[in-house]
Amino acid sequence: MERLSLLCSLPLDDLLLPFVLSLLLVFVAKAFHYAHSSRRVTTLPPGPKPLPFLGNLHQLGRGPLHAVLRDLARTYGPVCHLKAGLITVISVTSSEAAKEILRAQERNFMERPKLPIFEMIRFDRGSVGFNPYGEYWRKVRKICVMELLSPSRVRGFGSLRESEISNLVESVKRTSGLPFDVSEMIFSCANSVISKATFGHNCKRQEEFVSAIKEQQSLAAQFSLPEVFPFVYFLYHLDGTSAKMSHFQAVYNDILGSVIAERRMRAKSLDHSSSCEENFIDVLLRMKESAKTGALSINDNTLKDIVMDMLIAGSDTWPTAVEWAMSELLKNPCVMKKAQTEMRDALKGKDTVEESDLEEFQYLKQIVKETFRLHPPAALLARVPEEDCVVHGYNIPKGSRVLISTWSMGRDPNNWENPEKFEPERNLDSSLDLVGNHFEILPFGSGKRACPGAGFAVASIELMLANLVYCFDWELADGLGPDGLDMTEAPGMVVRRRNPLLVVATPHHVTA
Ligand code: HEM
Repeated sequence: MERLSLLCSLPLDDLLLPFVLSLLLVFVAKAFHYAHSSRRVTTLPPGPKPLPFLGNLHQLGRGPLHAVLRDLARTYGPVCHLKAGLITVISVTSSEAAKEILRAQERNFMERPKLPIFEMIRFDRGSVGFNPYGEYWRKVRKICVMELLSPSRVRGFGSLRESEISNLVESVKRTSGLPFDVSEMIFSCANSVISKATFGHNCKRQEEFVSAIKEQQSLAAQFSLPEVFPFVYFLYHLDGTSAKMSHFQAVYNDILGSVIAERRMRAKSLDHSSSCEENFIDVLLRMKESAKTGALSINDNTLKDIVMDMLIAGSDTWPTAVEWAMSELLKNPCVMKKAQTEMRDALKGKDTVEESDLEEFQYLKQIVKETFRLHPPAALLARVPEEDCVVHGYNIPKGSRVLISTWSMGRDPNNWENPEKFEPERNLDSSLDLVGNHFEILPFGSGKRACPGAGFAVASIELMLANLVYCFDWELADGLGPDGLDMTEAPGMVVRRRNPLLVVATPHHVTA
């Protein structure tokens, strides 16, 4: 009794530390148990074929996860069983197994894993990317596919792309033959395109918004214990993650709130006959007002969630592809030369490449495809089976995290000759498309949950790459030869170069 009253008289701060320490102790003991029992314990029921269990992810070597998984597959086969903390991870690296999951058993694999960092910035019920498969997801997805990212909307953004990319060309010209970081310029231009497609041209706080997204993305890319040990979720509160996320959400809320109010006022004062100048927020507001949302009631918070999806999914992904394409062209000067000849012969007298020119440039399109084969920005697709099932002869438990490696499929010698070689010519007579019909190359995923932004992305990549290649002659900075270019990848949800691409650009003088 005496001890109890003593305890009650202690200030709360004095109790907090021992409490947290004892929780941490429990956690460390559990983690230790998992790390050391991993090679003995497999939680999977015995399947038609024994599924190789390879231990805990953290024990499996260094480097980006997709590369580690591909190396394991070389020894243990295309479907492997691992653990990440408490989570059962199934790694899938062959096109056949991916096809079975994404096509034959698609309905069972429609879920994505829940990522706490993204849950924390939700305004309402969330949007497309991380929502569970169901009625709500179907309705929001329909809005994305039919309205925001439809082929006609993507074409409507053509003049925005042309004007932002012509600013990029001017910025490169201003480097006046001095070395510079082209990665930074590519990403900054891409951020401008996606923010203007979302907010319109007049958002004064666009840069603040983009930098909050960047910071949030880099936090999301870091390993966090609660993601794999959900019982230590409280660590997010202790290490400041929750506070940071609340801060980001407040920034997004403030900026989106004022843009929505401004666009609402503007829409009232305009007639709606022309929709080609509409940005994503305008489209959603118009649908909301005219109740055209397919029985989905959109409030301002739903609208913010949808817009956040566009900004997050559309800001890092496509410039990453341009960055890798430029790296491969600098590493393969003959390919660069051939692409320049194709464009310069056709466009004699023009200063820049316009969208309407792109159809002619078949070699450029093959370069883009080859870049997606070797460097899919989303190297791993993550899906969660709702029911126990058998894939490729192996039992896969419901609720596990299935990682499908698009990166491995693009480099699989069973699918490609000389897979590590950048060779756009291999695609000239090939019927493989990029939108999920062929499992040898799968940059945008496949099926009902495939990327709805593929059209927007490819149009943007082709135009940016065409202008960079057409308007300049390129060399690596510091006199580095093509063989000296470091192609190391950084870890992360979107796989970028580890180091920025440093170059020298000489403007190509157009002869009419
Ligand atoms: C090169 C650029 C891009 C790549 C490589 C890419 C790749 C992907 C991949 C692999 C997925 C998951 C597919 C699956 O699980 O089968 C995805 C989903 C998604 N992407 Fe993209 N994406 C790109 C650009 C964009 C853009 C520009 C937008 C929008 C402006 C966008 C919006 C989305 C959305 C909303 C989803 C979630 C779809 C759902 O869960 O139903 N993406 N993307």
